[in-house]
Amino acid sequence: MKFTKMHGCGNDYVYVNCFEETVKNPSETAKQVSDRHFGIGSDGLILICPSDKADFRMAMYNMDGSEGKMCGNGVRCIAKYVYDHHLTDKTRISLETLGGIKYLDLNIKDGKVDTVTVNMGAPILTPSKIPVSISKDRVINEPVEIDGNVWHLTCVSMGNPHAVVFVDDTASLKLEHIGPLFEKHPLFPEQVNTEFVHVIDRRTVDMRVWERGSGETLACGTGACATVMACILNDKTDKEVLVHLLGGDLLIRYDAENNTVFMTGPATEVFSGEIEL
Ligand SMILES: N[C@H](CCC[C@H](N)C(=O)O)C(=O)O
Repeated sequence: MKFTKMHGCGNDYVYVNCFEETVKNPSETAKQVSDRHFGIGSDGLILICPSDKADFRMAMYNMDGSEGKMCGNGVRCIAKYVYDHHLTDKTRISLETLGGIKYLDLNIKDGKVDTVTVNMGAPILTPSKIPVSISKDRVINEPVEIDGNVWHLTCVSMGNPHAVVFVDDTASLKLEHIGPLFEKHPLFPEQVNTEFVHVIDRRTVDMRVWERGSGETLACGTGACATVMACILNDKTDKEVLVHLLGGDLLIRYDAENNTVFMTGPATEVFSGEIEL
């Protein structure tokens, strides 16, 4: 199977061009290729597929083989792949995902995609649609006891489920301990991606993330969007925020008039190869 290794702010996936390749069992393949010792090493597997609803279609699988619905860093890398590898010459493309059709503006530098601005659509705040099992209109700053401490959760879906909590310092968090306790908490019937956020000022935050199905990643695009929505809902920031992640920075802007979140960030191709599965 031919593949291309790419990352968005260090959130790295194995990408397969399914216009040319066929992946029979993507869930098993995701587990195999993601292994950082016995495989290629990645946070998961992303398939670039034909679509009858958009220019392209994304199928995304976490490291554990579970299928994710949306991947912000992933859609930026797909945009880079399809332009740089001449599957399109358009600088605005549409991408079908399980989280809806996304529209991407490609920023070109020296003939290749440098950064991408993604219309991530509307944030979803209705608990039953996130889903989170709390019977309120919205889950904002909701106290929940986890691991003997009370955490204040703000829950947002960007096509995939997120729980955002605010902390004074992200560096000292023992994510490998607390992350899975959020991920698999019974409040989240489909598990959850959890963002731990330190607000620096009204335009800047830093964030670490424990992802459903992949553990701690160096960045999470949908998570950065959920984070900024949580900041706005808790009146901690303005509507345009620079999110510092372990692997890089993402610029998130919430257009309140149209209830739409925009994400701008880089996409990087590392290498291509072939693997016998
Ligand atoms: N890293 C991705 C999110 C993956 C979400 C996945 N872990 C799930 O929802 O199952 C991003 O950049 O948005």
